[in-house]
Amino acid sequence: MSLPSENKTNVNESLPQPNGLDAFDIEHGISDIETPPEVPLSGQFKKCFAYFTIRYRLPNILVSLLNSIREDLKVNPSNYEEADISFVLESIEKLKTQVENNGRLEKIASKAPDVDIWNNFIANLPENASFFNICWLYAECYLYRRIYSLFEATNTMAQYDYFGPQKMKALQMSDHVMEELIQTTDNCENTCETFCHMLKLNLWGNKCDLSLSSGKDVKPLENLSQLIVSLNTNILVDDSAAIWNCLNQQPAQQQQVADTKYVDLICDNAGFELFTDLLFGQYLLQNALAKVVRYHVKAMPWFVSDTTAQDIHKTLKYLDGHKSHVLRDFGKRCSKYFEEGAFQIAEESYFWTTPYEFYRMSEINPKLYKDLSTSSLLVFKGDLNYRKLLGDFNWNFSDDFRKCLRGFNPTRLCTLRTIKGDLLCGLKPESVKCPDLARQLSLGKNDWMFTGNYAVIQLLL
Ligand SMILES: O=P(O)(O)OC[C@@]1(O)O[C@H](CO)[C@@H](O)[C@@H]1O
Repeated sequence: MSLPSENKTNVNESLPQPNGLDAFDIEHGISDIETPPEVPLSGQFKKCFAYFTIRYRLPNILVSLLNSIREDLKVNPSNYEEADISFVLESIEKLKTQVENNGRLEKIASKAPDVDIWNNFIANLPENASFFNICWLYAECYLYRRIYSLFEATNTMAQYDYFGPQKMKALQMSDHVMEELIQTTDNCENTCETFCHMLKLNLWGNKCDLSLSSGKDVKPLENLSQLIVSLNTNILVDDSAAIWNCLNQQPAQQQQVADTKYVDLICDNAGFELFTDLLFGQYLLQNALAKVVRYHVKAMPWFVSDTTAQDIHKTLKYLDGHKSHVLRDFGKRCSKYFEEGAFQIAEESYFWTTPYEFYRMSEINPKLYKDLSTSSLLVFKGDLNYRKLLGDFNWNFSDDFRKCLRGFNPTRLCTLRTIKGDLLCGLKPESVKCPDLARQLSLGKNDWMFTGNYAVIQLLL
């Protein structure tokens, strides 16, 4: 492992990890086993990261949220009604208790356009559906949708970006590394080597994730540009050269209509990762690998640090007004790309914040599927998008990426994911170059999957 130790995400050290079953587990029918092969990941299996997440991480995320809201409202006095503030704080406490007691999933109360999709989804789950007994993906998405519904129910706080302060802090902590990357990647040419370098900077940007750290501050890797080569052994599947080849050729079905060459980034985290998305977008434009880069963002605050449209605006404003001329110039350039339409925020879609796996997209949101099919390449960023591509299912590690996508293939697509959950496919054990990991794999251990220290870059043509 070549990651500097101060940058490792010590998720497992900060929280208790009891062995064997405790009273809670027995009451809720939890088994003290790994997820069996070819079943959905869920909190039913104590050795699945889902259990650890629901039992410890989600309550901690809610505590961090309560602290962050209290702090923010103290520092930035607002016009929010006192009654609304009390309501959201109390409701988040109640939600925490509900998670901690493995509560049943209630219907979502909301006026937003996704409410029927959500409530139909919930209605189709087994009657006793609760946080620990349903698929991890569903339980976790449900929690974030419930949080949003609490704010929606108020008179004055519906627009409040309750994860905003945590995201802004993460961006501010990245100044130094952002400057370094802008300077070291200035005017990179269109060669396979530089493309792979840019792609990998973008990949490792995904290590910075406030959901994995339970809302605690995360700093990007220092000297990332220099680390990229040594980090190659941590990339377990690396299709980056094939991605470069594919971007240098237009897909057959688009050759007649292809005045505009779109590359679509299905974004993940705001803060440092979003910065790397912009940097990668600039590289694509400067080298004519895309005419337009479309950024797909979440329609509501999501998984703590996920990017919303507001985050893009705030990031541009932050960079644009920065005292460092390097960051300021970059911010101005990106703002101009947006003004000219070379960068675009894709049309808002609530699909990204449904619990649906992507193979269901063509049925649930055919318009989005069709829009995505106009792209030269879809880049799915991060762990949650990977979970939705594979459907939070315990595939065999060696299963083919195409098989695991279950027919989802609107156009060519790739995934840039640092591994933060116990699911994976497309792995050839002989291509694992890292001795420590090879040993863990041979012992059937999966702790390495929760750290973000390993990654995959996978392509589907
Ligand atoms: O999508 P991201 O930001 O890369 O990761 C999201 C994430 O932190 O949330 C999930 C658990 O809460 C994990 O699977 C994953 O690590």
